[in-house]
Amino acid sequence: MKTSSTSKLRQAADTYRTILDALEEWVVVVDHNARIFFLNRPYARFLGVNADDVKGKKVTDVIENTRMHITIEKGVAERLSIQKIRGSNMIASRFPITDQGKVIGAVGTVIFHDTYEWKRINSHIKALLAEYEFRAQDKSTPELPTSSHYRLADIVGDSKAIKELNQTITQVASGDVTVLLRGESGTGKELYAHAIHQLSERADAPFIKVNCAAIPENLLESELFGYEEGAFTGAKKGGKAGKFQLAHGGTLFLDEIGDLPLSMQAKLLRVLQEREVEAVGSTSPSPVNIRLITATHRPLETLIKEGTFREDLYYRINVVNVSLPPLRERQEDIAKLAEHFLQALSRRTGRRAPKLTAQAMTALLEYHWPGNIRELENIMEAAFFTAQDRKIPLSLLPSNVRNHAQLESSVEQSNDSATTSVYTATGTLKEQMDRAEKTAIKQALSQAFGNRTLAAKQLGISKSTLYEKLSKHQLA
Ligand SMILES: Nc1ncnc2c1ncn2[C@@H]1O[C@H](COP(=O)(O)OP(=O)(O)OP(=O)(O)O)[C@@H](O)[C@H]1O
Repeated sequence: MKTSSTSKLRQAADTYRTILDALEEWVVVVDHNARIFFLNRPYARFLGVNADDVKGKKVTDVIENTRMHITIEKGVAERLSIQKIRGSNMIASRFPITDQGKVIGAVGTVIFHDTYEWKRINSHIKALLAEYEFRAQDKSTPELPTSSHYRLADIVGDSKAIKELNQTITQVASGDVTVLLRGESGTGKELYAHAIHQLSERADAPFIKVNCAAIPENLLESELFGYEEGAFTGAKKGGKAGKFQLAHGGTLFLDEIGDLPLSMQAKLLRVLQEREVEAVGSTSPSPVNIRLITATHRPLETLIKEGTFREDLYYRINVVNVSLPPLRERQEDIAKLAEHFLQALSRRTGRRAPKLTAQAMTALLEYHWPGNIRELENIMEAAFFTAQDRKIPLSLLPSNVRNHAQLESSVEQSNDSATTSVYTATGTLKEQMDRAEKTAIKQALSQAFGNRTLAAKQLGISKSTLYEKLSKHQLA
């Protein structure tokens, strides 16, 4: 029996070797004794072994932290579990291979080579889904006006910057003033566009979003202004309403306005001036009543100088300018946002939310967040699904966040050692004390997950003293 099961596996492995070697996924096949039968070349390369040499070796001697022998023993599949190999957290799955009800071997795959890659692919899949939905919506007829899902209450954060921002948008929401939202990618511009709509008198009317950067240039005009039946080859019977018509009575949100091609800028300007749109192929314009909100992460003033953005359009859209601060400038919101995303995932999946360790939280606080809140959201999502024992340790964070934290802490340590070893001309007693105070405050905050009341208690100072020190050390 053993010999025949062995030869079956050998035959299968030989036949599929070429195919399996071409995969990006890493594959290992073991026999019923948990000895390696097949290892694909990408996996062998990563392990630093020769695929042929390890044949017949115990899998536990070749692959660190493997559980293939347990899969054989129990005959139970394990999907998407974390396996630490050569210092990285991989995402691995293991399946028993059975023949007439008997386990004759097992196949293991490593599909993501670290948790960061998982996050990246997850974002990629989300982007593909968004594109698919865009195309599907384009085909569906009639098109349904979308509505706004967010309200001011969905905006997390109580930093001074966020409080001021919330006050501003509450003031500008009522009335039909045109708003230009500016800020780096992922700072929440779309969220705020929804909130402004929700707070306005148009809250019950449609909220229509157009991502100017996502629509191919040749489709933009018909997407924005619609088309008449027979306007061009492939035009739908009965024509199609544009986003302007769909937003009639409500709010039109033009995201990534800085990416609008010049030809469309001229047409948009005309619509905003005339307050009427003309569908492609139509000869009679129809009036539109919309509130316009636009957003961009691009420096419009530079684009004007370069001649890629029209100055007259700029003045038309820039009536009220709201700037969203990058996440690194409102560090005190990080803990709250991280917790918010973990709790949201917990509600969505029915799983209990894992907790960030103090070290992981410190890394989040010290990271510079080029992708802002969206980056934090993605990292929390990856950590949520890969956490074990309901904990998110530093090792589960992507290497860029970890490395940054390590770099910061080594800078800090070298500063600290400078203060404790020799007295230097630059290190007066006051400077040394200041540095020590700043480190103590940062540590207390990270241990208290950003909760200032707790941090103040731990430091034995009043909350108002903590606030003074936060602003003195520019930690607020
Ligand atoms: N203050 C906040 N509270 C809770 N979630 C937030 C907050 N700000 C942003 N988010 C979330 O972060 C993600 C990114 O926000 P959003 O899409 O609004 O950013 P953006 O500035 O429009 O990005 P882009 O310029 O790339 O389009 C979204 O999932 C959003 O819900």
